Amino acid sequence: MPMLEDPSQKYQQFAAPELPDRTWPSKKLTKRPRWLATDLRDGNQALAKPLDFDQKWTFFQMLLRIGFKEIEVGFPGASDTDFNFTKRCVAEAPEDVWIEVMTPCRKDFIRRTIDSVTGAKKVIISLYIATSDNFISTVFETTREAQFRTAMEHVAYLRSITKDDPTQQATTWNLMWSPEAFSDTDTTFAIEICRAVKDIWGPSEEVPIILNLPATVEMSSPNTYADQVEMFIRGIADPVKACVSLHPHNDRGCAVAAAELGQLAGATRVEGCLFGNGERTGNVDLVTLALNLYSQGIDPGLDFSDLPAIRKTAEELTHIPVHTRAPYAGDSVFLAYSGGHQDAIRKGFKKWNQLEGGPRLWKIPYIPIDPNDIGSSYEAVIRVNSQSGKGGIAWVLQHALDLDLPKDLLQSFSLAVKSESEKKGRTLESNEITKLFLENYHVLDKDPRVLAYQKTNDIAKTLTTVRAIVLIRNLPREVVGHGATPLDAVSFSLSAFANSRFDFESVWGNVTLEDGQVRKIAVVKCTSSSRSTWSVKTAGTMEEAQLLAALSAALDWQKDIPAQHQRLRLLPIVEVAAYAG
Ligand SMILES: CC(=O)SCCNC(=O)CCNC(=O)[C@H](O)C(C)(C)COP(=O)(O)OP(=O)(O)OC[C@H]1O[C@@H](n2cnc3c(N)ncnc32)[C@H](O)[C@@H]1OP(=O)(O)O
Ligand SMILES: CC(C)C(=O)C(=O)O
Repeated sequence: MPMLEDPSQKYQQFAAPELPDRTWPSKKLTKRPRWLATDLRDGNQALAKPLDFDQKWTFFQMLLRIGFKEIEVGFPGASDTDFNFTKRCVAEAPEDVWIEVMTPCRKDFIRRTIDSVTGAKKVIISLYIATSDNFISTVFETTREAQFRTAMEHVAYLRSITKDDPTQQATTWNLMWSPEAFSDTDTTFAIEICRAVKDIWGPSEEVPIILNLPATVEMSSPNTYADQVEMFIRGIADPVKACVSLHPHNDRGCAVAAAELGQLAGATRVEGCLFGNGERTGNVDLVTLALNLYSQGIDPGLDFSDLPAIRKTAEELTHIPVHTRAPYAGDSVFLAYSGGHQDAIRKGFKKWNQLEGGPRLWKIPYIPIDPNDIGSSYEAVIRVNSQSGKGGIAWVLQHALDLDLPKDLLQSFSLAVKSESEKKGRTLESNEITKLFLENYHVLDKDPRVLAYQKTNDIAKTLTTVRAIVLIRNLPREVVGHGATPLDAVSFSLSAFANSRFDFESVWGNVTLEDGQVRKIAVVKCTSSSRSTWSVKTAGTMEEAQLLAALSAALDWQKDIPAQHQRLRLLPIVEVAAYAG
């Protein structure tokens, strides 16, 4: 069937409640919410192959390490695995961690659920019933009134076998009550049923009841969900004994926004899963929510310092790969391929690395948080392909060779990189770019025109003398010069090539050769009479590498002006041999 020409024949616009005096749009997120991880319940019930006992335990321990203090461990009525697993969590969870377990409004299920958590220090019983008119009529085939009565009856039963039971006093009990499909529920009915539940449960200031507002199915844009939440909180009007919690699903792809706007609207607790696992399009992604806060300077209270390891474990257990563009965790999220992005990132890092003292505020263009903070590396930030420019290449060579290449050399080298990437039809790895650079500029080749060279210093080491025999038009000629540095000396010696002086500019770094040897690498630009040439050479010392590169660059410079080399002394063969020997 094709898509409908008039979709309104099948789909209706969501009937949003009216809240013209809403206050949430002018609020800001300034603190973290209470987090609940429901990976082992809502996440688990959405897996083709639910986690077994050991897998749940591995996941549970990871959630503890991340820092969750409220963890929904399962649906003990659903299976023996969940029942037994809950018992283990009860026995071994740290004292400051609340174990949450879910049960529908069915007495046999509530009883078995309580049996699974008997002896626990702190437990949240998550009890729910659908309150949306659609669910009430379609799923339960009943009325709001009947659903209301069922809710009250089961909350009263739960209370009688938990906090009112003299044998259960070793446990701190809390109730989380969810009007299921709150997102699709008449908000006034949600308020009515939640107020009544709260009255029956009788929360205290120390342990406020959790009123959880599930967007069981995300029905509207996040601003509407925020209106519903703000309206609900006004209706409950008890911030002391009621904690309003959010449980957004992601059907419209807006769960993160819904959770953030819902907090602006006054909710102080959020339920979700790592990497947004969960029914259909998933629960809200807690990694994204937490790191969004972090990137605004707010401590989320969850530790994602080693996000790649957390991701690996979650992927292995759930068999659900994290999308390459998933915020913060995806493989591509700190990667730039395009020239403009790479250039900005490189400049950003350069500036940031130069900042000293005081807080170093993160302002790297295109990179919202420091990849290092969550276990990613800077090296992975830039990848080079045919969309890349010199900025990206500069980044790669800077990291591979410790070499801050000048702009004009980069410009010309970037053409070679582009064409190589196009030829291969893919991204070039850092080692391929480095190799291409070394080959393109014959960096590792000895210049056959430089037959011999010597560098000597006077006793005071203030004057360097360079003597070299170079082949010009197949004839050996001598260049001799003095200067404060080897480059000055070469410049002086070669002034015979041109009517004006030779100027050398140089940068240097380190190169690790295939055999593991580390050598200095020098890039020298030779300029005279407004014309420039480049050479790149390696040697054991920086000065020697500079000297070799300067000689090669100068020889390249002069090759188009034959007359001038004749000013250099021509050496007889014997002298060449003695010199070189
Ligand atoms: C939005 C959520 O995520 S809610 C949590 C959902 N999670 C799960 O369902 C995972 C675990 N579930 C299970 O193992 C099973 O569904 C069980 C054991 C709970 C129940 O199994 P069954 O008795 O076979 O029922 P079934 O799976 O068909 O569930 C539907 C029944 O539960 C009823 N039901 C649904 N929600 C609730 C509720 N909150 N309270 C009471 N009954 C409910 C339905 O009306 C339906 O009743 P009916 O059989 O009289 O028509
Ligand atoms: C019942 C609640 C907590 C839920 O999982 C949902 O509605 O999605």
